Amino acid sequence: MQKMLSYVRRAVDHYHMIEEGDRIAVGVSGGKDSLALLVALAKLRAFYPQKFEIVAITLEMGYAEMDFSPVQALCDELGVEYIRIPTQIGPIIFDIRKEENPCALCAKMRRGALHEAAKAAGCKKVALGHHFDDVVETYMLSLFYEGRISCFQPVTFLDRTGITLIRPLLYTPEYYVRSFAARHVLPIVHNPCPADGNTKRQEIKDLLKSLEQTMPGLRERIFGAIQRYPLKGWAPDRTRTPKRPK
Ligand SMILES: Nc1ncnc2c1ncn2[C@@H]1O[C@H](COP(=O)(O)OP(=O)(O)OP(=O)(O)O)[C@@H](O)[C@H]1O
Repeated sequence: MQKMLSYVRRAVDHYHMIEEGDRIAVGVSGGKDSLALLVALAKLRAFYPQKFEIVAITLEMGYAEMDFSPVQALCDELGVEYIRIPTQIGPIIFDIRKEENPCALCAKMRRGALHEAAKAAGCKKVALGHHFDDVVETYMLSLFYEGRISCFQPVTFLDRTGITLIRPLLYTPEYYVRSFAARHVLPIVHNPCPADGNTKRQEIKDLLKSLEQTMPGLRERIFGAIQRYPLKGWAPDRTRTPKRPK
């Protein structure tokens, strides 16, 4: 737990993600990343110098087989309010609209519904489970497929809704999230979505993995380049940093 908290604390401090009195909605899909994020923020609440509250929000996608009651039990154990919003996003995309590009529309619909639910719960911030590998892969995807140097930002203020998105796992590598989820037996909810993930992202993931074999530390250097350049919003404020975990 200490190591996870140290990754999260560093990100939160470097990018001023949390301010005194914040009420933060944690987007919980039921996947390993957002469950790990939920646990880490719930624990951080106890000792972070700025006092903040969290609320967990799940948008149910309209698949009857997804059972979120174990997530409810986790929230009860952590002392976190849990809000489940029933939606029909899955069936709308696959059965009614038969979308050719389902992932893009699904992400857009989820974003809109999550931000609305957060506002309704009195939250001006939404925490998302993007981790270190998501950052590097998103940057490479954008470079290779769009010819652009860009990546989502650690903190994004959305002026249309007044919501600020934060990404406290951005220093936490995926392998670590996976082992944390296994060690803490997080209640991962199987997602029956028929779209088989984002294949371009998987290609980039595989490419980075194979390049790492001859160039160890490559992902760290790519991430470092994003901060050193820096891309917009990525310059870290290291003045209040706890040490980096080994
Ligand atoms: N149905 C949902 N309800 C609430 N929040 C969601 C939902 N889907 C996604 N999110 C939030 O958006 C983030 C990014 O979504 P994405 O689909 O890329 O997740 P992911 O990389 O598969 O992560 P996870 O392991 O948490 O599912 C998630 O980590 C989570 O915080």
